[in-house]
Amino acid sequence: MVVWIPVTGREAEEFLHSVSIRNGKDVQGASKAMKAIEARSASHHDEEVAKFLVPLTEQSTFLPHWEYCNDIPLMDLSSLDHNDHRQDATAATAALVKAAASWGVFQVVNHGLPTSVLEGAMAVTKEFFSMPEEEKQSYAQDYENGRVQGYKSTLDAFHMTRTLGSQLEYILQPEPLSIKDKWPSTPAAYKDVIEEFGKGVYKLLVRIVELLLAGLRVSKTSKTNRMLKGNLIQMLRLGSYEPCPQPEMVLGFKPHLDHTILTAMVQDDIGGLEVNKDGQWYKVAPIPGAIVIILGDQIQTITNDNFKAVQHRVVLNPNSSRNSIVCAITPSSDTIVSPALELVDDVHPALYHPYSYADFRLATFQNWYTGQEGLDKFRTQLHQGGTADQASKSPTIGLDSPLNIIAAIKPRNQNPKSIQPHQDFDFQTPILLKQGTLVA
Ligand SMILES: O=C(O)CCC(=O)C(=O)O
Ligand SMILES: [Fe+2]
Repeated sequence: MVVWIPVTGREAEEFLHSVSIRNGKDVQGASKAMKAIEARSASHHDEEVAKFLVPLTEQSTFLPHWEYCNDIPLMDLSSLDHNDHRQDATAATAALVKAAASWGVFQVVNHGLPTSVLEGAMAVTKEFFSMPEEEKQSYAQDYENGRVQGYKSTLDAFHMTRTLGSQLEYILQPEPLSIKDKWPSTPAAYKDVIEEFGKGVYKLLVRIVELLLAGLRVSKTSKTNRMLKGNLIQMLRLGSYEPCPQPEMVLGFKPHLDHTILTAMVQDDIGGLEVNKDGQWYKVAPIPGAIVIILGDQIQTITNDNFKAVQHRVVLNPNSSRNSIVCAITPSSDTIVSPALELVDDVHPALYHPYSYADFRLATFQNWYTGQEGLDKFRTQLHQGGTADQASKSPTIGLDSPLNIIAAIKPRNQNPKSIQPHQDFDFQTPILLKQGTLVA
């Protein structure tokens, strides 16, 4: 049985404060707060419990920080002509398919983005997060009104998702969906650098999707490729994670599956990303110049489970802060996602009903909190038996019901309006729960 460590909202606030989200690096204070929380948890009967720390049973899954996994595939894409999509790329395709099918995650080098572009993007990310909190707050998300583009402090992220990382997130493309006033104007180089980075990553992700589909013999002119073409949304999420003296007790990003087609991630040299394979967590090594590619839910549907989305999480470092840049492609809201026809026949029936991406997001927001596979809701009848079993085995993250979260979140607005899914809705952000209202 999973044992949760109960902590009241006030203790959580103190803990956060002591981890110095706002003012420096009070590591000793954080240790003290953790001790207070542990002592309190011994009694286990606080009615206003906010269940958010890593369950005791899962704390043993934390590996020492230096044990990176050498088996996660590292792909050299230098054989690809990054400007010519007509090029036959048989060898690269076969290797990518193998990596995608076996791990659901891989790293790529010689991917067409110059190292200077990756370094430049990381430099402006670090600069942005090192600005005073008030300045970052000028780009804050207006999540009271359901808008989830912009800056989210660690405190806000903690209220929403019980994890410890601040973020700046927004839609990069298509332009009309991007809320441009949430793009920082400092550092001065930010916009140009991120724009170049975003364009390069977009090209790379589209190319990898094409190759992965080609590897499964889905032709370039197939309905699936046509469906994807011109219907993609590109999202950006810059992340900043403070050091945590007891990283086994709280996560930087809880275990989850990305709702995306593919996600690209660049991390600094601190590391912290872990992926789950067959129930075991593995650390993804930071490799200078490499881009981590993570398979999301949508590629799982499109490929009819030939590829699976990979569960991942971010573990905090006891001594160092960490930055990451996450950039992903999803279908647009009205895109109908379904298994590619080429991958369905009598022996391999469609495992998913066609759904619009908007419906997927609406139907799966709760899964973000339970850690269960969101796609289960769209499985065809035929395959639901096996799925229920699978779902019960999925690791959970310590939030057994969204209602608990609602109870735990301090209301920020006493008179909330009824909130409708907004145009930012496509953004793959944890759904905010507020007084019973669910917001994308
Ligand atoms: O910061 C990271 O390394 C990963 C964050 C992540 O998984 C996400 O943004 O979906
Ligand atoms: Fe993710």
